[in-house]
Amino acid sequence: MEPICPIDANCSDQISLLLNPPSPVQVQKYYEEVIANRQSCGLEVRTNGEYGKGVYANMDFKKGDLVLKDPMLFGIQHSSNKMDCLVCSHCFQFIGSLELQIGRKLYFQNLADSSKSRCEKGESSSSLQDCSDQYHLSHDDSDVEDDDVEQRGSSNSKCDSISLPKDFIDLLMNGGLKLPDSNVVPLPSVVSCPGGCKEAYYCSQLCAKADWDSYHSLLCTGKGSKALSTEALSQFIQHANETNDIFLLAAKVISFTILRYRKLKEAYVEENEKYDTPNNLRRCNFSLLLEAWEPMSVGYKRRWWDCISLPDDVDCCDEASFRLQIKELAFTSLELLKAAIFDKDCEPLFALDIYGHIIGMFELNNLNLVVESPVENYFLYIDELPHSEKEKAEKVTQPFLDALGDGYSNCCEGTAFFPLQSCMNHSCNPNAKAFKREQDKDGQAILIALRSVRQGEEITISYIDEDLPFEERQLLLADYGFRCRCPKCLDQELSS
Ligand SMILES: C[S@@+](CC[C@H](N)C(=O)[O-])C[C@H]1O[C@@H](n2cnc3c(N)ncnc32)[C@H](O)[C@@H]1O
Repeated sequence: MEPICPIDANCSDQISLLLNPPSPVQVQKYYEEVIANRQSCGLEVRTNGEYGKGVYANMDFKKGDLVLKDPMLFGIQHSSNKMDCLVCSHCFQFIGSLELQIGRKLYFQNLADSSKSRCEKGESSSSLQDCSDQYHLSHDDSDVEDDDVEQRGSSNSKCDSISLPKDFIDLLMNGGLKLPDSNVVPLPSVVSCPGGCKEAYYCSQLCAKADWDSYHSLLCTGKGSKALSTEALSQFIQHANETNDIFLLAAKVISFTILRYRKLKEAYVEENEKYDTPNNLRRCNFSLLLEAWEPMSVGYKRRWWDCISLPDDVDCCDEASFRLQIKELAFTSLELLKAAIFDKDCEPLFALDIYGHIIGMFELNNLNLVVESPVENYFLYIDELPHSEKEKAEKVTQPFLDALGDGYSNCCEGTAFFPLQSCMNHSCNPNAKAFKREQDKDGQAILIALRSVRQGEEITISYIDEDLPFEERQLLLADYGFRCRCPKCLDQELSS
């Protein structure tokens, strides 16, 4: 049955205004501000291109030049990746120490292995709660049932790896054991969440504060949380972890907008206290909400359940019921979020239509978030040491490498929405590419020129593997909701 969200009916006019595309002048102004905040950005966003808005070079770039460094607006580390890497919840760089990264991963591997063998023997197992604080486990990790541990840990825990004794792993994590030359990959110390939750950790007080002020104060499950109910919030997080972690990203958008709205309102009230009537204040509430929503209003979006592509294992004749299921899933998630952080002034944000459009915006625009692991660089460094030093170091490091198994260097993986990169149109013969260089240690999007780009030229990227045959490319691009009309496709279409 179609889910019925009363807010969609009660706030229909406000929802239309939130979803109405802003005027080209507003869009232009917004991106001018975004670009002004980036240092030395040789780009501009134009709104009148063949495919709507696009990004253009306003200087020449040579092959290999950095075209854009785009800090994310919203990003998450995938829930399934949290056992592999401990990263800053705001900028996504690896934190702690090399020893903590390795020890933590081995700890989870052992946990998954012992849980698996207990399950095989039909025994029940104990909770992970005791270790949550000490080892920077996330909330979802510390509360999960053994089945979950196995499912999420198993993707990377290697059955061909060799287990190390627990004492060794504890020593690694507690700083009692230093690996040789581990200072070659220095990492920032772990800063805890100011709200006291065990889910978010940071590389600095600066990141902790920025995250708290922008999103996390409403989404924190700790004692200092500003959520209405941390219990409801935990349920929302658990549901997202069990179904689709894109809901966690959508929650960030809603929290970000509410917090921005509250700041705007505070400033407005301070300025207008003397002359404003309650009626005026009510009217202005919605204009402030529209202002707070601006970064989302300019994003290209469609409803999630309308734009999501049909998975291969779903038959075309089941399409309608598949789309309905997706909508129901989103509704369940939204209801949980509403119980956790609802704000009457921002009621339209809790409409299912808005939730669907936020997730649809991610579906059509997001870039994979990938940050390389320092663990790989460390073992490469050891491998390249002169023979005698290498032999000495490997006596200590080899058992850890063996225990880590194939997944020893798993990257931080997630998904993120970037304000400028998301305006870039696709070409099957692109002139730029998202590519992390050795010095790029955090979650920013890095765009590099694939060839010379002249001032005034549009910057294009490929959303897919551009070397695939024409028809395969069109099939993949259909998932993004369009048939490609780039010069390469037009040429190949004519000649076929
Ligand atoms: C990530 S957005 C890019 C920014 C977008 N042009 C805008 O106005 O917001 C992707 C959308 O742009 C359009 N687009 C991008 N590249 C295209 C291409 N090569 N051919 C046709 N449409 C394209 C499609 O509508 C696609 O769904």
